[in-house]
Amino acid sequence: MGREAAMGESVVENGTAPRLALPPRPKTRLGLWQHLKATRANSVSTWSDAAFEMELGERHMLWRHVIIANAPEHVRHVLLDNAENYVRSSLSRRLLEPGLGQGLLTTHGATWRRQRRMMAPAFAAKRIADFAPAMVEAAERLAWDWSRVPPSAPVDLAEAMSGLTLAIISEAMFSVRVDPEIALIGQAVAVYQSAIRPSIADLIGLPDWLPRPAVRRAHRIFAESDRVIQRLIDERRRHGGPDDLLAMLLAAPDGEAPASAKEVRDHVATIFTAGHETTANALAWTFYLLSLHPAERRRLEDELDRVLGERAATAEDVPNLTFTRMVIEESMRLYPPAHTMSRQALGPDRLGTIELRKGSSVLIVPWLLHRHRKLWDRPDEFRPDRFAPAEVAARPRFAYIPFGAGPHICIGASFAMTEAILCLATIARRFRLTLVPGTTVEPVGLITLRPKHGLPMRLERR
Ligand code: HEM
Repeated sequence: MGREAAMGESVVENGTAPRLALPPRPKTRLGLWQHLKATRANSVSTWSDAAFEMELGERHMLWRHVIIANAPEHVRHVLLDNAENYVRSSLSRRLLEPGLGQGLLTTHGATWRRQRRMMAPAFAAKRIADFAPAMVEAAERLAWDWSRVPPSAPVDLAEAMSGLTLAIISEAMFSVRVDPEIALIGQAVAVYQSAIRPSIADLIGLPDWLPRPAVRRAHRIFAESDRVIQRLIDERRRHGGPDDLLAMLLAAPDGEAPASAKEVRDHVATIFTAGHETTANALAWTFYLLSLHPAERRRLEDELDRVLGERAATAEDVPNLTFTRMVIEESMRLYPPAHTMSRQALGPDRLGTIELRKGSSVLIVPWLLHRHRKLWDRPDEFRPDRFAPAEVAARPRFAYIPFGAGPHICIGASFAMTEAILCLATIARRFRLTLVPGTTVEPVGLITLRPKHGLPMRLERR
């Protein structure tokens, strides 16, 4: 089936908006086999032009009934108003459970509610300021390393952002700098994320009792990192320690038994997985967009000069870095790190004209919704001003959902926004980053949306 050439190369054309990197787009509807293959390789490459205008889509994939909810009212219905009728799909459970076990991303019902209650205080907006110094220090350390890179030598920004957010989540979790042992946890999570492509069996929904090589593979990937986590748990139980995320996971909520070592391990793996590559990708895409939009980059630098001057950022600066926040929000509109969410109906329901039955799947795809032709003016252009308060208030709330919505809304949303704002501010205050000319950039949707070939960038000191 014919596919258009990728608009991979980003071109700055004088006077017109630069063309931004897009994945290949099918010109005609893909057959089942082609669709499954394309989903495995890059799930955002399966959507045709028509998908960016539809409100509801429906597919029958052998025995699977799949609905695409692509209008704010349908998204609201599934994620919020009738959320009790939906659980995360068995596909995402099949992908995540072998490595992450029983954590917030894989459980539902009473177990999920208990876990969410236990973790909510640690991620509450008022606690996030406690993590801010570690966020800024990690970004300052990276800037210091970069100050010794010769201007002619490009850095891989995607890799650098991944290292940065790993350092931050490690410090928030264990109150230690990344050492070679802690790095093993990050490596395991990264390897797992690249390794867990859905198999064709996963995509067509074969029964769970069929043998799954993914389970054995996951155990191998996490073997060493699990030993490190176990040692950190044992040490902390014996000697106590600071009030970090690990302390929160080990503390028993009132009247409840403390979590077992296996439960704590699953939560650690879940938080590292959910909270590391997502923010790294948000930052990497943000620098990519700024590199193509010098005027917006100048506005950002002006704000940083005005609010911070020569000093390092702190948590108190975050509310004043309004344009910095708008830049990140617009970047997550165009390149949402969590590009697709899936749900499975527990019982019958109706979306518009479509009847859902027990077991029907619903896809909610920020990649489509955030570029929807009827919701956004010039949807493929980078315009941070869309996130000025008046414009936000004029839009349906469920048109923009980088952190999801409803009961499963990202528990780390405040953490991630604070982290992204402080890291962007710290780096952009010191460096101007430019994409190496001629670079082909292609978004690839696996678990998160990342630049397929990395992002080579040149650094210029400000
Ligand atoms: C820019 C960064 C991030 C983005 C775009 C993002 C996005 C999301 C989205 C869309 C969901 C909802 C998934 C669904 O409904 O199926 C989610 C859930 C979750 N996120 Fe994030 N996330 C980010 C950062 C973080 C961070 C920093 C953490 C932790 C430190 C985190 C932890 C979680 C957890 C544990 C869940 C599951 C919540 C639940 O089901 O109760 N995320 N995230």
